[in-house]
Amino acid sequence: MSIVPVSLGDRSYDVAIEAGSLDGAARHLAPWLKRGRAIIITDSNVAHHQLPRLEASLDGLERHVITLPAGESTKSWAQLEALTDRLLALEVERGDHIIALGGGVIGDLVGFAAAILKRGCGFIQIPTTLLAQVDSSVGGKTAINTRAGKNLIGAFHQPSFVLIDPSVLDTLPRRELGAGYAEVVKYGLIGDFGFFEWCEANAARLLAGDAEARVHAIATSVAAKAAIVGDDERETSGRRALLNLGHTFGHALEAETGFSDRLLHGEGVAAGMALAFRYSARRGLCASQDAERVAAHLRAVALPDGLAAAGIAASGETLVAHMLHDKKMAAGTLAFILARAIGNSFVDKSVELADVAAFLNAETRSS
Ligand SMILES: NC(=O)c1ccc[n+]([C@@H]2O[C@H](COP(=O)([O-])OP(=O)(O)OC[C@H]3O[C@@H](n4cnc5c(N)ncnc54)[C@H](O)[C@@H]3O)[C@@H](O)[C@H]2O)c1
Ligand SMILES: O=C(O)C(=O)C[C@@H](O)[C@H](O)[C@H](O)COP(=O)(O)O
Ligand SMILES: [Zn+2]
Repeated sequence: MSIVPVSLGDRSYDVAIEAGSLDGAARHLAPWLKRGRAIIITDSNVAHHQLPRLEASLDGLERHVITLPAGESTKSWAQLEALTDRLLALEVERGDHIIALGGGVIGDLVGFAAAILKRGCGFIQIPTTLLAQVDSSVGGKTAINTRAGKNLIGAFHQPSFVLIDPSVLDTLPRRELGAGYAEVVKYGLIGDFGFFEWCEANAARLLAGDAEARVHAIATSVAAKAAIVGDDERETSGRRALLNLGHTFGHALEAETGFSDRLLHGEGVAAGMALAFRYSARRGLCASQDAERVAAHLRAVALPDGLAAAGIAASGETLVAHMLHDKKMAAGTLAFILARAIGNSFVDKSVELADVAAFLNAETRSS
């Protein structure tokens, strides 16, 4: 089993990674299930494919399973209200730990419910998508979406433990695997050119389910995220904002598609990263060959490399209007994550939104 520590003082925790660990979950979770019961929140797909493994492992404990609808629309006020009502009815106490078994949707919603239930109870992440294993289960960003945009209501609330079993990815649909891969390659693009090269060479193996490639991608991603989060837990120094590469564009595309299955989060991030690199090249910050290399890799793994591939026909002005709700907005200026090269991203606070709109309009015209 490989263990990646997330070092945050009294909020520190471990991320444990091992194929098959879901079947031995009881042993790993025992320190947090002191009252002899497990409250598991999951979604309908995960309940079908992976919940039986967790339940079998917890045989002998009192178990309560709350199954929510699958999909992004579950990150909503309505589902949050229904979930917190159920948790209150189960008399969850502050010292209890509830279990999020699912992808980023379940993890973000359950984490937020845990943050506000009785002003905060504990929670454990058992991520079941590639995206959740490499990104959303680590770092304590929890949230729901609102009509105004993505993740606009939420809290920083760290889990107490993260248990990653790469074998659960065997039942994940290929499209979801690809969406999660976007957040994997993001770590290479942010600050690790060597890992980007590894991605170019091994993406096909990873997406085909190779066990060794999975563990390498997950452990490298989690270690990269843990280092950034340990340094800038609440995105105040600017370092954590790097994890938002592709997200200012991507969240606008997600908003434009109504947070629906038309464009998955990771697909929006992929298109957004290609746009961030091309915009960097347009501004003379990075070589256009780097932007083309990024786009070529995304196309090679069947991820969208821009607006047209993401199915977006909206004007630049419309997309920029979505960006005005971005949480990186400060005193009327929106920080963008741009790149000097592959593996060398940075936060740019000098971007003019009118220029971004013009760039996006040019992108649409040239596609
Ligand atoms: N908190 C963070 O730091 C962070 C980071 C990245 C993304 N996110 C958020 O995560 C969300 C996206 O997460 P996601 O891509 O995991 O989506 P998701 O949770 O909707 O899961 C994707 C789909 O896969 C199904 N599924 C999950 N595990 C499965 C399995 N093992 N086998 C079969 N089906 C399975 C789900 O039911 C769902 O239909 C977005 O809301 C995004 O904003 C948060
Ligand atoms: O952990 C972070 O920090 C990230 O930015 C990771 C992102 O992949 C993730 O999608 C996150 O939820 C986006 O955060 P937001 O602050 O832009 O809503
Ligand atoms: Zn993301």
